[in-house]
Amino acid sequence: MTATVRGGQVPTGSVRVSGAKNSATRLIAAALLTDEPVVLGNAPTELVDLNHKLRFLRGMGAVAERDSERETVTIDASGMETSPFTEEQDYPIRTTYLLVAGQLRKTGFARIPYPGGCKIGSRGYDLHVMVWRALGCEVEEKPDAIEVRGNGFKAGRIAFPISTVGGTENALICASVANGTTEIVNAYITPEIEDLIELLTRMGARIEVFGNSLVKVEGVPELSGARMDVMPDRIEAITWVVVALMLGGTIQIDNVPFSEMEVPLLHIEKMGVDLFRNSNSLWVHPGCITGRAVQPFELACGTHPGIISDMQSFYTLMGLIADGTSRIFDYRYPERIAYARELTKLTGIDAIEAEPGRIVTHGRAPMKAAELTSTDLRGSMSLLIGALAAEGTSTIGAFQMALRGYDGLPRKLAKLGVEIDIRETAD
Ligand SMILES: CC(=O)N[C@H]1[C@@H](OP(=O)(O)OP(=O)(O)OC[C@H]2O[C@@H](n3ccc(=O)[nH]c3=O)[C@H](O)[C@@H]2O)O[C@H](CO)[C@@H](O)[C@@H]1O
Ligand SMILES: C=C(OP(=O)(O)O)C(=O)O
Repeated sequence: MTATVRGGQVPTGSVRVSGAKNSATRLIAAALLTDEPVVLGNAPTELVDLNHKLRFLRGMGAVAERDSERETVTIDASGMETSPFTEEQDYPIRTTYLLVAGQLRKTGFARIPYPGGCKIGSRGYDLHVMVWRALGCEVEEKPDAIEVRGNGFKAGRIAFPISTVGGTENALICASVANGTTEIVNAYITPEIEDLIELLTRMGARIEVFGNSLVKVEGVPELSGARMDVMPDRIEAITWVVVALMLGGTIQIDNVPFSEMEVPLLHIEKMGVDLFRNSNSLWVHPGCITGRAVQPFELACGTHPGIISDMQSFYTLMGLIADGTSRIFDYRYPERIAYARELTKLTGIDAIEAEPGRIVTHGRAPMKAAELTSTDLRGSMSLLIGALAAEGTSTIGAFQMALRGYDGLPRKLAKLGVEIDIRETAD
């Protein structure tokens, strides 16, 4: 898929942040733990990743319906069989491992494709194998699939050596239906994981969080149906802030999850940007930049409540409009720099230095159109913003990567008066 993007377009109007990709795609997996319907509101129904997962669920015999007008997704796993996955099926999503619990619950056997997702450096899955084994299952790593066998899950103790989003999610989902009480040590509780805990709790799971990293889960054999709204996407919200600042646009951003993104917004404010807000919305316009330009900055991506790695590329863009040299460090995914090298096709090589774990920008270089290739989801979105800021018409290959994580992107851009042409191509 290739996007053709005319630079110099100035977005104006309002945009509503959709339900979070990194919550909704997890909640759908949790919905497989019951034979009653689970209804998610504020669901990002046009999101490519979400639709891949719904396709996977349907392949297993579950009912997975979406209603784009009402922004709902309904899952009914009562008719679910196991195990649909064959090598010919293509599920290019990261969180395949979260589908094990739902399958195992039905027949004691689960077969899932290896986790996919963005190629942003090493992304192991050994901690998931550890979770299944700690809960009494046998795990086999076949050439094209992971197979898990077990007569349900038996409670255990799971101690994570690092902060892991996926591991914590998997442990919570499996432990919710395990026989007995599971202790999860060094759990990593992000806002999206709080969403997952909320849904599981509404389904009848007994989950207790002590401090910010110890979780006890008393397993319940029969969970029930539930209804819940997906939290708004904090990464999307930051993206629109940067779209407005970089392109000189005037945008009202609605449905902003302020309390989940205080630190990322604080960093923007420290750059000399006054953000106007009420309880749900932000207004960003050229007058928000208090001085002659955005001030240069230094920051490190890390764990929540800080700036998470998925937001990194948008701070690189802020560096490109800052008045001087800025530095961004990311040791979680040091290889997440390929997009920054791609951005130099717009800025010239002197404007961005990218080496593993560290990006240095020298701001305010003139930007000229180029032929670009997406390297990862957030990187693809940052290429789009860069191309809109550049003089001339750029193309962005593999643009399907951006659509993986931005619900209704072409529609939202059109509403802001920004036209991009997206065509199917061979990539
Ligand atoms: C803690 C963290 O920053 N997590 C990020 C990670 O989540 P994601 O859930 O993909 O990854 P985890 O949080 O589980 O993993 C964090 C790190 O641990 C390693 N690991 C993970 C699981 C495993 O079984 N073995 C293993 O070695 C990974 O290679 C990675 O370097 O990428 C997502 C997509 O960019 C981000 O939204 C998350 O914020
Ligand atoms: C890298 C991301 O997603 P995934 O883990 O699905 O690849 C992301 O959301 O930026």
